[in-house]
Amino acid sequence: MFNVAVIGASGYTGAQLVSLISGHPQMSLQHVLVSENSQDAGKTIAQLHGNLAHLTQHVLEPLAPHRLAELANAMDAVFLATPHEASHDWMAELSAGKAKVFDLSGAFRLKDTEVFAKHYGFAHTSEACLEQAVYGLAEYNSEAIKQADIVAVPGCYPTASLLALKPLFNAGVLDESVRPIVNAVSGVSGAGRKASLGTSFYEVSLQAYGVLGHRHTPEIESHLGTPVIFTPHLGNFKRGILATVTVKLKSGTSQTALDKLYSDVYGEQPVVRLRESFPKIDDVAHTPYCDLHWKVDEQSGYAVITSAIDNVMKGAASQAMQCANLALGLAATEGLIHG
Ligand SMILES: NC(=O)C1=CN([C@@H]2O[C@H](COP(=O)(O)OP(=O)(O)OC[C@H]3O[C@@H](n4cnc5c(N)ncnc54)[C@H](OP(=O)(O)O)[C@@H]3O)[C@@H](O)[C@H]2O)C=CC1
Ligand SMILES: CC(=O)N[C@@H](CCC(=O)OP(=O)(O)O)C(=O)O
Repeated sequence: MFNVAVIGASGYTGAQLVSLISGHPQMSLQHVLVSENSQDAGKTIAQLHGNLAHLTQHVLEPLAPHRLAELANAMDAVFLATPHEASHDWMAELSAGKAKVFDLSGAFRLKDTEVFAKHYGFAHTSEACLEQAVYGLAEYNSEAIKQADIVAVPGCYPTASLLALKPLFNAGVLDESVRPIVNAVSGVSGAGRKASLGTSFYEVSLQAYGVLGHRHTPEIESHLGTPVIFTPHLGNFKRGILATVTVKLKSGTSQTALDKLYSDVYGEQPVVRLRESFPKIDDVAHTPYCDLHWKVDEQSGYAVITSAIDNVMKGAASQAMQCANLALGLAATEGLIHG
């Protein structure tokens, strides 16, 4: 059994990880932690999350900085489901021992520190860890993830967007004079568990935000290889992301060509489902899947692809688990797909 800890275990993605680890045949959950002065320290996961009411044995521990080295040396894997700043500050110490570290925050996804500072609002000073970090898009980087000590688990919108766009970019079928356009709608769990006016029940409707400036734009662009126009929207539902991606294809690219391309790239990938119609968010909510469907207008040369994921699962916790499985020498979907 692999010994595992989750830091930030009381939050949405942390609690999802606790649930996944509890059902994992080869992982043993040793510690669930929150910040040093958290009001939830001493409570059980069961007290905080009704859907985990059966997990009464996991008591949230406050994470004092002196415990980082102990975790680094005693654990096989540590998941950081924490704010970007905490992940940034703790990575060097946490990754200095035997534990492999899987960071769900955005702290180690952008290699360019100037772009990072502009979008995250603080300077990146953990250069060695940043250099070491492997981007955990499991369907593309599996060989590097297997060898990695630090994995930067992709953001939710970039996961949905990149899984739709990378087959097209990599095959060279995009018309480079027209930027891909990604319009994506997320449920409110994407904003985390802390109460805020913007995510309160009465306030949330359907609205674009972060227009032409969201931090996931450089993440998508740097891991795709070309600029995009990305517009996120907040929707009045709990979980899931639906990304609608519009692209201009190189002249003569047919529907049949895209059908073959997606099937060649993802036919053997257990977590990506190529659908025969446009997916709904409910098809993927609470699952580790990314569902894709596409249609080409051969006259105009435009194509529309939709990509649906659960932001808390494939957009965070289950993708982190895919990465941990790979890094620990297990099958990528261990503990994720049953039957
Ligand atoms: N929600 C989503 O869909 C996605 C989230 N992410 C990223 O994953 C990370 C976690 O997100 P999410 O679960 O939504 O966030 P939440 O706000 O729901 O949870 C954050 C967790 O971190 C804990 N925490 C906060 N500060 C510290 C600290 N200094 N030390 C230790 N623990 C701390 C919180 O508990 P307490 O404050 O009580 O200590 C809580 O357990 C974030 O970086 C987020 O950007 C990535 C992809 C998708
Ligand atoms: C609905 C909502 O607010 N979503 C979050 C993205 C969640 C995510 O993927 O987070 P990180 O990249 O920060 O890890 C946002 O737009 O900030």
